[in-house]
Amino acid sequence: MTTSANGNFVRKPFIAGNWKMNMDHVQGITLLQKLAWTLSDAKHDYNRVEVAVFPPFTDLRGVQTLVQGDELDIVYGGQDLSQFDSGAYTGDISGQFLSKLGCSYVLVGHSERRTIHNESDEVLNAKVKAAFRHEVTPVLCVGEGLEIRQAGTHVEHTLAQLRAGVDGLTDEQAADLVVAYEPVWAIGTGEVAGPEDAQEMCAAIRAELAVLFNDAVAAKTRLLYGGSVKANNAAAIMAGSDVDGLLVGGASLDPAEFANIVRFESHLVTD
Ligand SMILES: O=C(CO)COP(=O)(O)O
Repeated sequence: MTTSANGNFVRKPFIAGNWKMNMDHVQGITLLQKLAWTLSDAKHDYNRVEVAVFPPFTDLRGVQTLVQGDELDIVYGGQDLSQFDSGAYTGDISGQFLSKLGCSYVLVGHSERRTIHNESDEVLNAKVKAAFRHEVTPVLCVGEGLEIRQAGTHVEHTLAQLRAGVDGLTDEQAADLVVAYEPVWAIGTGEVAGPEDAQEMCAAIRAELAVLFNDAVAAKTRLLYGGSVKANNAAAIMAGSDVDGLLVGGASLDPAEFANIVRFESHLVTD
């Protein structure tokens, strides 16, 4: 199976922008509006390539209002959620609240949550389950740091994170799940894992899902790559047969650049 401009993807490509802790609620609306206009001018077909943004929590109500009011096809999600549903958890956000705000997705276990907030595999597994409980699709982030990459144990390390994250899921949930491979050494550094590295890991993740669940599940789960993705490398990374999408940080804050990443297929034609 090869990717091509004819759209013979097995799974629907998914291009997501993680805004991280950037864009207040006013700036966020402007960014989303510009993105929607740029994609509309380019006649982007959302049925071909799904587009998602992950704004800070404080932006979500505004994003919902804009998406509903302008009938945008862009979907959105939270950058984290609590493993609990409600109660005395100061500062945390329930999946229930995200669901109520129309979030389709939620990031779980981004490397910045794992490292800065010390989120363990057990907690992240509980967050994945919490997301499903509230009918928000989790995007489980996995990936190795530089030392592990240099030691050559990156596949093992990443698959261990995957196994812990998906523990106890049903086949149906595993098929719906999105997994994002983000090598920590490639995040915000300008270092991009080569397209072959992205494909190698995504193939390993898919093979592991087949073992943990079954082939039909593994064939459905969408796998993303993230780490210094730009418009000029998006098409090459997406050419990997197991790579179904991109999780974009810095470049998603520039609407023109992000729109060009969304339109990676047009680069396949012209490059
Ligand atoms: O962490 C990322 C997306 O979640 C990647 O960030 P950059 O695209 O800025 O490297």
